[in-house]
Amino acid sequence: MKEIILPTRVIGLMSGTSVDGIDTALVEISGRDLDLKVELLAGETYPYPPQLRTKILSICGGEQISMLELATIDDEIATVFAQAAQHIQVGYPPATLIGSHGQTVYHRPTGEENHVPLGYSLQLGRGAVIARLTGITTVSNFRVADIAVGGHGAPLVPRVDAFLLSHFQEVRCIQNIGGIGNVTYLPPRSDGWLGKIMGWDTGPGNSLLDLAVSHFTNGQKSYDQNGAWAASGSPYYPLVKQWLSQDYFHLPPPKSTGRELFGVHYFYQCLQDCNHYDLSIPDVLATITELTAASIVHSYREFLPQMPQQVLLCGGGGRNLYLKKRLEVLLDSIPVTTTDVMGLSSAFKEAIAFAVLAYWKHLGIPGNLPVATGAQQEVVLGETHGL
Ligand SMILES: Nc1ncnc2c1ncn2[C@@H]1O[C@H](COP(=O)(O)OP(=O)(O)OP(=O)(O)O)[C@@H](O)[C@H]1O
Ligand SMILES: CC(=O)N[C@H]1[C@@H]2OC[C@@H](O2)[C@@H](O)[C@@H]1O[C@H](C)C(=O)O
Repeated sequence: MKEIILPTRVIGLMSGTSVDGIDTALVEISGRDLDLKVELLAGETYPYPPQLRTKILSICGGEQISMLELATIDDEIATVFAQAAQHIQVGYPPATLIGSHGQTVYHRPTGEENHVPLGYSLQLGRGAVIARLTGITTVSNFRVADIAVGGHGAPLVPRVDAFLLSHFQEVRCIQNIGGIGNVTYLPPRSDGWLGKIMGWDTGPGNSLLDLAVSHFTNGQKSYDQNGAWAASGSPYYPLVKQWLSQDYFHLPPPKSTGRELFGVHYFYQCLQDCNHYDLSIPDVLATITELTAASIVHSYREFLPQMPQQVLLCGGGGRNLYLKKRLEVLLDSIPVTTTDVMGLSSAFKEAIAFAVLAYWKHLGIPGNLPVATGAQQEVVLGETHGL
């Protein structure tokens, strides 16, 4: 029988709902599930060219575009993703596989509230172009197979979290805070633990805060570095309570969301509410930050079978010290740290996850967790584009 040669050096490419740039990870992967091992050789975030970022944010905000513009932007995104893959490899033997998430520009989850039989999720930056430009087999379009079996197509990282971050005794929550926040609840590894994992999108991560900072600085700044600006204000709790009464926060998981809900229109509504109470700019930022922290903790208390013994943060929001402090306070003394302490880069975990999903695709291993996405079954994720 012909020997199957497994790809081990894989590049993961991801741009999330913050649309800040292409998180790129070059990793060495071995094992399959409980023996899965990932070594990060290089990680870099390559910022989008400013005009491309502005265009993507505008499309995410509902701008109508022609088919020609869609095709053009699809391939512009693929081109910068391919460049990211080429740059990350400099000084290393070439990778054998790329897993590219692409750029989400539209996400309509399945669910009775949307009256649609199947969800719809569109990631631009087609894999065929990335494969062609890099000369490396590329797996992309990870969300569609899960959606086809009734899932949300998100979040997809929980299965990777399960094999890289679960513990034999400890209950853990892995909390990603990107543009949108999402959690993976990991019970201790024991009989049936995989089926007891939970995962869902908690709501806004940094998306509203980034919009606020950009608004108050006339576009000069795109985020609140280390949370320093919000830390100089105080949250206005009646507003946080009012915002938390919104339907999304009370929907039971599985559930997913995006900038369609927690995007520019939502931000202007928040701003209007803040103006009604005459809040200062630092107080607006502190109140919006509090919504992120409170929506995360509120969802744990409402939906988890038990509170975690430890929360491990990842994504850019983990670097917002004020947000981290607010999480610690709201979680009563549950320790909040980052996945870095477990040896997994918090900045590149999502990019690493899409490298692992591509590797699993190559091995024919399912990538979704039906408990997290709501799919009817486990499925192998992604479409492979060769040369
Ligand atoms: N030093 C920092 N202080 C505060 N916030 C930061 C810092 N660095 C990054 N961020 C925040 O993190 C965001 C980027 O996070 P990340 O790259 O995880 O998002 P993403 O991958 O686009 O999102 P998603 O997980 O929703 O797909 C920035 O937009 C910013 O708000
Ligand atoms: C449709 C989409 O792109 N969803 C993202 C987004 O960003 C965070 C959250 O919303 C999560 O559900 C998902 O990304 C991660 C990588 C996931 O699928 O696990």
